Amino acid sequence: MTQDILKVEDLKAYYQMNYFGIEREVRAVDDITMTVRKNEVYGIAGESSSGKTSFIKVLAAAIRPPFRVINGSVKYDFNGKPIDITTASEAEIEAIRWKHLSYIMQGSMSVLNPVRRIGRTFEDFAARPLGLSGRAFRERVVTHLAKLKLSPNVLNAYPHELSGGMRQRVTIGLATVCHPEFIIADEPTTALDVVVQKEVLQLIRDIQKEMGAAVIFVTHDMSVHANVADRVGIIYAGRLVEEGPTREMFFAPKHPYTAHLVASLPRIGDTSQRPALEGRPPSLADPPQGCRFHPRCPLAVDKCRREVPPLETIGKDHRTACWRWQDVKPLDHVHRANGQEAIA
Ligand SMILES: Nc1ncnc2c1ncn2[C@@H]1O[C@H](COP(=O)(O)OP(=O)(O)OP(=O)(O)O)[C@@H](O)[C@H]1O
Repeated sequence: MTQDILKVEDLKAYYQMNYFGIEREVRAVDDITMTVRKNEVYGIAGESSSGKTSFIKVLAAAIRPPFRVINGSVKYDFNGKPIDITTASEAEIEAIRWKHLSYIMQGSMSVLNPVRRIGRTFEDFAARPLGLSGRAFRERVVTHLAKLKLSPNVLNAYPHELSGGMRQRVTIGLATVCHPEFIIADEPTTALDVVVQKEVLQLIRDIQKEMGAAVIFVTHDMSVHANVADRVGIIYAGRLVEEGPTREMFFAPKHPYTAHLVASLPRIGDTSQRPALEGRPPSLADPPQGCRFHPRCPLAVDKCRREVPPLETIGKDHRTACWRWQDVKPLDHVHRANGQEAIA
């Protein structure tokens, strides 16, 4: 039986700000319930400002004011040792960081100190969790770097001396050298060219398989999900609106927003007009009543404007939050071609 390594329940996390006495609340994560299984790669998609990074920050225990957890729990099960990171102390979180739970942040330069050689950064991150020093530590790092096709020379380099792809591989190396059970990656391939993107994705996948780790990663790029994820979750305006096995999400989406994301995937050589989605994502300081997608939804009816659709199970491992999921059209030719190309 597959076991859950992460269980998120009723999670709400808001940015609560006070500008000259005026309170402002941005509901970036608004009632998310989901799980990730051992050995699974779970992809999170959604457009800009939908709350993907905010959600990931809670999972990575990287919450800083004005961002706060308002409700719910985020429970990991590391080899039978449970921890709820919404209530854990700093010391408890420090004890799991890198060794059990690691985080590849957006933009590799932000974790690599520009004035420290890569070798030093490895020491800062990994020497203590691994309990190694001197030659033993260096050997462990060099062996790990070889898996990432990086020569030991990178340890003497400063970040600016490496290419973007190498820096990203170094970041993956940092996040995986301690063999964590759970890896969180936020836009791990954005800003890399297409060939390097593929390499980096394959590396994440290989390392995940070799270590038996679970991975949750964020990208707005659906074709990346098609290549890497076992399951995909779609976030819209702070909420999980659909979740399912990757193939099903591409070939039989059951939320109009997912259907739109799949239909708008670019395809090589295709110059046809893509169906545009009217409007913009709502402000998370003042989201619309009912279904948050209703102002842009081609299927919206009165009920959608009034009542929040629950995320209901509609098939094996498939959940959707749409009052009209049964009316989400079977794939038209655009979907099918995109799905096939993306999944191929
Ligand atoms: N430090 C902050 N203070 C206040 N609001 C913030 C902060 N960081 C993010 N937000 C707001 O939270 C909401 C969700 O942002 P978030 O970065 O999580 O979205 P995202 O889906 O990851 O977007 P992107 O793909 O652009 O990174 C947005 O409305 C954003 O303006």
